[in-house]
Amino acid sequence: MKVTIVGAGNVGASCADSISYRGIASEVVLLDIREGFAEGKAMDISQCATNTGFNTKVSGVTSDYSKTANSDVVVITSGIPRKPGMTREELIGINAGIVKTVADNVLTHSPNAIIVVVSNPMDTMTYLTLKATGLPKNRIIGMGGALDSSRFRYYLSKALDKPSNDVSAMVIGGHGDTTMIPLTRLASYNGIPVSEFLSGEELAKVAADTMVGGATLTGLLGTSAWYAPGASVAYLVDSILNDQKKMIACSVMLEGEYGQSDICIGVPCIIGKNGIEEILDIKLSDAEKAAFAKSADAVRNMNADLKSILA
Ligand SMILES: NC(=O)C1=CN([C@@H]2O[C@H](COP(=O)(O)OP(=O)(O)OC[C@H]3O[C@@H](n4cnc5c(N)ncnc54)[C@H](O)[C@@H]3O)[C@@H](O)[C@H]2O)C=CC1
Ligand SMILES: O=C([O-])CC(=O)C(=O)O
Repeated sequence: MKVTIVGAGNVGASCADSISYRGIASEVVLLDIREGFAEGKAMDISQCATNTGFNTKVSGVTSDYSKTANSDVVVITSGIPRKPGMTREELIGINAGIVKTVADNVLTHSPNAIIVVVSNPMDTMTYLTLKATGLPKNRIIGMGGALDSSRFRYYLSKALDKPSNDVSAMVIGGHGDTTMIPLTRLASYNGIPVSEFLSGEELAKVAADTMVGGATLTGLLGTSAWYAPGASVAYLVDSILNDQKKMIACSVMLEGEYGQSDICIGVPCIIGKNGIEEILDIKLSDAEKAAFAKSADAVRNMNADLKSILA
């Protein structure tokens, strides 16, 4: 199975590293516009093979889409990341043009690929990719919820002082500092509601920390995060290529689910060889419903900025 990753920067290279290291694909191609950069990242990752024991063929190319031909999955990470103090939404002006051009190029050589959109603002870039390519909605998946849910589990595990892997929790809604919805009511520690162990105040802090998880890292690193984003993409790609049918929160086009239409936003999905195989329209509380409607309004406002590029 072949995976192309467009953008060999921090996130793209981390995706390639994670996918190779875990043996998820037989071939990974990194593509970037910076001369020699993807080639260098691919060579560095390939030289891990003997010490970590993987056999994935990793190559890098500068702008040569012919080398990406017949990819099963294409991950779009090209575009600029935010700097401390910025929101993801501020990236739209530059990233929309990049993502649209990349999606067109990718499809010319891999007409059957499933596309995973990572570039920010991710929900709007997912919507753009869907509208610009006209592909069926099961083949365009926005990655954000997998990462936000892993951060939610991290903050819960810290508050509980228990391992993250014993914590189950999900974030839905937009992939933005104010649009994420950590589903605290449904979070559990090995099946026991976390509210058995943590106070309302502690849970509210966990949710607030989760929502600004990306901004916190951007403040610490000077640019946005890459290890957990790369691992989250690999988790998603694994579920596609190995038809695992995992339930993962992804940004997907809604057609009536959660009372929304004509919008890509994070909801629980079953991910398998056909991409988005099912959208789980779970019952939300009144407060969660209100938060979801508010989050969708904000994402829809952002999508309105795509008018000229989609005209
Ligand atoms: N959805 C999510 O959960 C996450 C999204 N992101 C987003 O991912 C994007 C990438 O972030 P980083 O890797 O940290 O940035 P980066 O700056 O390290 O890498 C971006 C790469 O894209 C390349 N690029 C730019 N235009 C291109 C084009 N037209 N074709 C091919 N390559 C092109 C650049 O040369 C650069 O190497 C950002 O928009 C960031 O906000 C980052 C983390 C998580
Ligand atoms: O915070 C950012 O800008 C990058 C991102 O989407 C994340 O790490 O969640």
